[in-house]
Amino acid sequence: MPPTYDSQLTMEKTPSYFVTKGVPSRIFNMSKETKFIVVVRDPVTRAVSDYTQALAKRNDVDSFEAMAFEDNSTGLVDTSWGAIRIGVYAKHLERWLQYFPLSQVHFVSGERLITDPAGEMHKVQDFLGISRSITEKNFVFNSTKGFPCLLRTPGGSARRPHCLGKTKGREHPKIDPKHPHLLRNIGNSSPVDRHVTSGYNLDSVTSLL
Ligand SMILES: Nc1ncnc2c1ncn2[C@@H]1O[C@H](COP(=O)(O)OS(=O)(=O)O)[C@@H](OP(=O)(O)O)[C@H]1O
Repeated sequence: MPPTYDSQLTMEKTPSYFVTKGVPSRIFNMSKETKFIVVVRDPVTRAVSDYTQALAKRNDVDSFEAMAFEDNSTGLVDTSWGAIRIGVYAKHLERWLQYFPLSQVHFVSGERLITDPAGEMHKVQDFLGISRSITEKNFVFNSTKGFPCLLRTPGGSARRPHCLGKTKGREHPKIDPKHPHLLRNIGNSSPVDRHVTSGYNLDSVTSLL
């Protein structure tokens, strides 16, 4: 981590931290005050998204159903498959809560980050205790891509908005509609997961723990 003045915040982004054993204790030993921002998404959609990414890299990938189910007829889900294991958020969160209070963890809804990026960023800035300098003015919706893009200097020079690259926002393969339904069983292991999969009101995750 770079040296930081008292008036500064150092931020670091490593998605795999949230799901990697041993990381909470290492970060705790570095700084007990660290705050965590976790972007979550409907775990079924994120599994399909991971699978889409694998398809883009290799052409010898089994079908989604073959990877996701231990037994396709009963719908028994293979939670050891990385694409699914990562989305069992409560299991990972439990490890973090052995070291850090939930008040140091903020969940961002990946869905709302797309439909209301400024609203989600307001909450992130409040969580970090910094002024709301990122607002509605920082976002423009790119209707071709179907996602918001970031304007670093709103109202400033004619700089183009920054959109995420071509590999983000990929079209997902069609999965048999009955499978996502069955897959939602992966999210039934705890109140947090149930909450995440149904309704997606992460604001009150706290009240469920
Ligand atoms: N603003 C904006 N622009 C483009 N894409 C956006 C945006 N906000 C969120 N998303 C969603 O981000 C998903 C990819 O993010 P990941 O963190 O999974 O990417 S990656 O694993 O590093 O490739 C990607 O998932 P897929 O749709 O499955 O590709 C997008 O749905």
